[in-house]
Amino acid sequence: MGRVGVLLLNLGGPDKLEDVGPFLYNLFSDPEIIRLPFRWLQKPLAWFIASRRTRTSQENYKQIGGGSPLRRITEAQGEALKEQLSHLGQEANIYVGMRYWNPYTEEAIAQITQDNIEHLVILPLYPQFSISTSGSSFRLLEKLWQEDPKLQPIDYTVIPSWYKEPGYLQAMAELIAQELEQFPNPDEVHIFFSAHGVPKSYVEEAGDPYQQEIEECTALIMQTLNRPNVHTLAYQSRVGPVEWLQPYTEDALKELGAKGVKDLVVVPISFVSEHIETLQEIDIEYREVAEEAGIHNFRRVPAPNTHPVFINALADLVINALKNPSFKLSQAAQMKKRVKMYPQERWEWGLTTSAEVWNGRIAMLGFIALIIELITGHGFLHMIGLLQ
Ligand SMILES: C=CC1=C(C)c2cc3[nH]c(cc4nc(cc5[nH]c(cc1n2)c(C)c5CCC(=O)O)C(CCC(=O)O)=C4C)c(C)c3C=C
Ligand SMILES: [Fe+2]
Ligand SMILES: [Fe+2]
Repeated sequence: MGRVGVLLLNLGGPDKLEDVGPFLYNLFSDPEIIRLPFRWLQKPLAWFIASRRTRTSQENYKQIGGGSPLRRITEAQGEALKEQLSHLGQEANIYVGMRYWNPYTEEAIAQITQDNIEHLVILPLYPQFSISTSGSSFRLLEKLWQEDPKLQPIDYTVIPSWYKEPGYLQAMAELIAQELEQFPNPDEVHIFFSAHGVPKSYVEEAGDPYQQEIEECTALIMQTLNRPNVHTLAYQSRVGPVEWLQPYTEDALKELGAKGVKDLVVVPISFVSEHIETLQEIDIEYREVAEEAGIHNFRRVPAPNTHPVFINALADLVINALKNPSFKLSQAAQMKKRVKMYPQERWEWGLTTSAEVWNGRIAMLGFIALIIELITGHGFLHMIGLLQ
């Protein structure tokens, strides 16, 4: 086999406080993150939302040392993976491609062509697929592949999601068991799975398999753990005015507190590194909510990071993918037709004269009204000089 490369995909996070604004702008410029009926609205709205959110977001990053640890942890995972692959007799170069910050996916791809990689495994560091995460990265790669003839000869394979991988489930079960042992009565502890949320319309309209994969993953981890504990699944980190997957973490914690739960351990499951939503949102914000609700013993399970059992699982995934290449980018971006269509494509339906035309128009009017309210309510038109 010729030169082998592994491309690890991740979201990226601001390294320092000055990066927060431009990072948020990149994130909200992604049509996979904010769905708009008109393309031309994307950049102005991204700028608007990013500038409104920067201050709050900076305050949160300040509480975790002034930046995201994501780059450092992802690079450490890459080094550990390289070493484990080498142990298994597979030499490989590892590349990190972030979606919204350094090192960008485009840079990783440039390096991959420079290194003359012949076989490439594309491995997102999200166990479950979502249009907003892995899907967005696959879309970007698909575009790079279409544009760059130098990428054509690379024999690549994509791993769309891998939440069933036994080594990953084992690592999660070990991390949970370790945390349970810190309580006086480990069997009495409530296990609280907190997944990153997505807008409900992603699942119900665009066919995002994310919720189903999260639910299945939770059940598989509980099975692997094989303990009598009661568990709950809820969704965190909602942003913006639309409805997201429910129950929301905050509400679920309050409800459990009211029911008299005193001992609770939170398990973050949509991400495999520590980041702002574990270190700040769970450890600081949700801890406060829980304590106020009477949950006195509140602990959190660490993210897998470079846990050896987890790294072995990643190595197994890579080796299997090299043996049985399965997915191409176009398939992975659509998740083999399980994702029926992308949200923007849904919006385009509203512009045709199909049977859904009125639904589409009414939805669009509502959306435009919302945008106008947002904009005028906060002086956007003043800012761009259209109004005095
Ligand atoms: C599987 C994980 C994630 C999903 C699904 C996801 C969807 C999603 N996120 C936003 C908006 C924001 N996300 C932000 C940060 C962020 N998101 C994830 C993971 C998922 N997002 C991670 C790991 C991070 C943090 C990176 C880090 O710096 O450590 C942010 C910025 C932070 C903030 O201001 O709160 C925003 C905003 C949407 C809208 C969305 C689904 C549509
Ligand atoms: Fe996010
Ligand atoms: Fe988030």
